[in-house]
Amino acid sequence: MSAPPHEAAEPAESAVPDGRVVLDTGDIARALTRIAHEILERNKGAGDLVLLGIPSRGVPLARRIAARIQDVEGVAVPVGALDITMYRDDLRRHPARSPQPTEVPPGGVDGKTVVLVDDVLYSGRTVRAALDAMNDLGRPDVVRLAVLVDRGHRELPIRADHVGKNLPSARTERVMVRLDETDDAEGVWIR
Ligand SMILES: O=P(O)(O)OC[C@H]1O[C@H](OP(=O)(O)OP(=O)(O)O)[C@H](O)[C@@H]1O
Ligand SMILES: O=c1cc[nH]c(=O)[nH]1
Repeated sequence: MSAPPHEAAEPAESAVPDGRVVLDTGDIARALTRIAHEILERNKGAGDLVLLGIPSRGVPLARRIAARIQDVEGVAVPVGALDITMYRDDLRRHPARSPQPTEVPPGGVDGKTVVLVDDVLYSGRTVRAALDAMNDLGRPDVVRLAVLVDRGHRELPIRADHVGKNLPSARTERVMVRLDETDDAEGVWIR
């Protein structure tokens, strides 16, 4: 089956990007460990906690954070995935490309503390879409946001509760995250 035109035009995403390295493998590991501890501290433990990853790379990041929480607390925190594609307000600029389907975390989200997890926070439009998408799953008591990189330039009143790295950037720059689970490389680059 041939790829839709927008996919054919995109460069391969899995290769090591050109640009300046801002986080290497060790930096990512340490940032995720810190975020896991912050989440536990803020939630006073792992009770009623749910992690919801935003595809594509938010999902493996959510799984890595859950693994760290399990190491610290001995509790398996439910992890799910939230397909936000059809909730975007800029769908034309972000054409739907093989979205990962929503995976409802075991036990659902009703009455839970949900931590949304994504790799990059930029305009905030992805997170806004995620909040809409989550309405279809249920009504959490609390929703928080964890991101590996906050590069600024918000277009909506959205902020992250847990940030791996605040990365000042120009709008003209691009931040590229690569993870072993989804790519042939691991790190964060800016160009
Ligand atoms: O705050 P925003 O302006 O919405 O930008 C952040 C989003 O952009 C990237 O996703 P992208 O749409 O490139 O898809 P990907 O996760 O599959 O790379 C990134 O993974 C975030 O989800
Ligand atoms: O630079 C950017 C902007 C949005 N999303 C990314 O992954 N990188």
